[in-house]
Amino acid sequence: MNRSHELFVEAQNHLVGGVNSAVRAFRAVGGEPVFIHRGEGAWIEDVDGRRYVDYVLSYGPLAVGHAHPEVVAAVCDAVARGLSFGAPCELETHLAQRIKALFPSIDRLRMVSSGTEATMSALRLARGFTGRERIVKFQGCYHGHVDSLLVQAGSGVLTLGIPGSPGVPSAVAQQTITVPYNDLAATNGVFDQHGPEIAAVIVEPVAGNMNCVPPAEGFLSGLRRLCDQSGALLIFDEVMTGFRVSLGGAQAHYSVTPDLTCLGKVIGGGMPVGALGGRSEIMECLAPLGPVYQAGTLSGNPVAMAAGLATLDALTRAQAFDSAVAATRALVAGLHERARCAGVPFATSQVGTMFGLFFTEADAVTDFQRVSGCDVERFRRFFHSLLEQGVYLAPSAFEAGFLSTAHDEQTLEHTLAAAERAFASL
Ligand SMILES: Cc1ncc(COP(=O)(O)O)c(C=O)c1O
Ligand SMILES: N[C@H](C=O)CCC(=O)O
Repeated sequence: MNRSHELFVEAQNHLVGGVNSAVRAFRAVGGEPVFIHRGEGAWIEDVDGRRYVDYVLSYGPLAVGHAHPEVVAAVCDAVARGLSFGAPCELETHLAQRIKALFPSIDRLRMVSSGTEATMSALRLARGFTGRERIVKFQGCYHGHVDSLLVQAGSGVLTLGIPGSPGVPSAVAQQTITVPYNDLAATNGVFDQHGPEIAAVIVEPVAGNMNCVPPAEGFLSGLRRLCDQSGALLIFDEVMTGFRVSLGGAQAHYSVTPDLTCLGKVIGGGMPVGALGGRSEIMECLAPLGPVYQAGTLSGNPVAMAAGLATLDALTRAQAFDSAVAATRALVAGLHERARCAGVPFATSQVGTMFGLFFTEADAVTDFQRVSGCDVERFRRFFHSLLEQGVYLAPSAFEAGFLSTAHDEQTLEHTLAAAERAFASL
């Protein structure tokens, strides 16, 4: 018996499955979730006092690590002045200015309270702007639990093997056309058939919800071209990739400009935030300037804005982001080397501060089909071995991993030593 177990037993009496987000439940790896008591820098500590190097970072938001002193101070300062006003506050404009400086494709933003709200509102806006209804999405991409985007989705939908989208009206699901990720020819075919009906293509420009799968050369620019030719909007869901693939997101890294960008995670520094942004002519279709309705009681929440601003301040300070990228590269190279020495078939991916680990014979994994073919059982054993040794990965073979500016040499050494033992035991 340990405290995590006791808490999980009790939680299951009150919360569905004992959790408030499906991926946390350890269903795919077996065993029970550890309950986290506190975090500091790159480390988290569970309720039984065990410490772990954290590569989940709340699924991405904590780009400068847990409880960064400047973020904590900014949040405390904001809290002391009131938690929410339902009226404009100056910090909303500051965060918008900060985001715009790094994302030149964005003229105007709307803050919301989650990534799901951002993608949901972006779709409504795209439909309102174009007067069209159909949406193109890619297999294995996850854009939050928006009805029309749960079709062939990644993340928990993939982890738990949920087949389609129970609860989503078929009329809604039919408006979504899914295409294999990185398959430009198939996307072309969809546009040949349905071009004039397509309101938007939404894509994770680096797929981070079916493990971590970078875009193939020419894929994103090909999507841009197809959207331009047909009048559809290109939506980059940068909820995960924003401030991770590069400080200007995937759009800066791959030099492809979307019409709309969805953000979340890092811009809230661990508080519930999302945003959508894009060119003025599109964004100004939103209420109160235009007819497409969008609203939120807690949108632009001052505490969340303060956390986001302090996070971006710390992340954009000289060398901070570049060092975190270098650490991510070193981690992935180190893992690769240890797998090779242990004779374990293994591939990796890395873009910015995101990474993926694949138990596969293939050299690289480029789409949903290949991700689905990876050895999930081996991942399960690797995951538990690392957990026992104080390294926390996402409890699923279909989630990306993340580093922060707080991951230093010591955390990497600890991780690689644990990984060496884990590979040897597989
Ligand atoms: C790419 C992407 N889009 C959207 C979302 C939805 O964000 P949230 O969980 O904040 O609703 C997520 C994560 O869940 C995500 O990874
Ligand atoms: N993969 C998801 C988002 O990125 C994980 C977060 C969640 O759904 O709890």
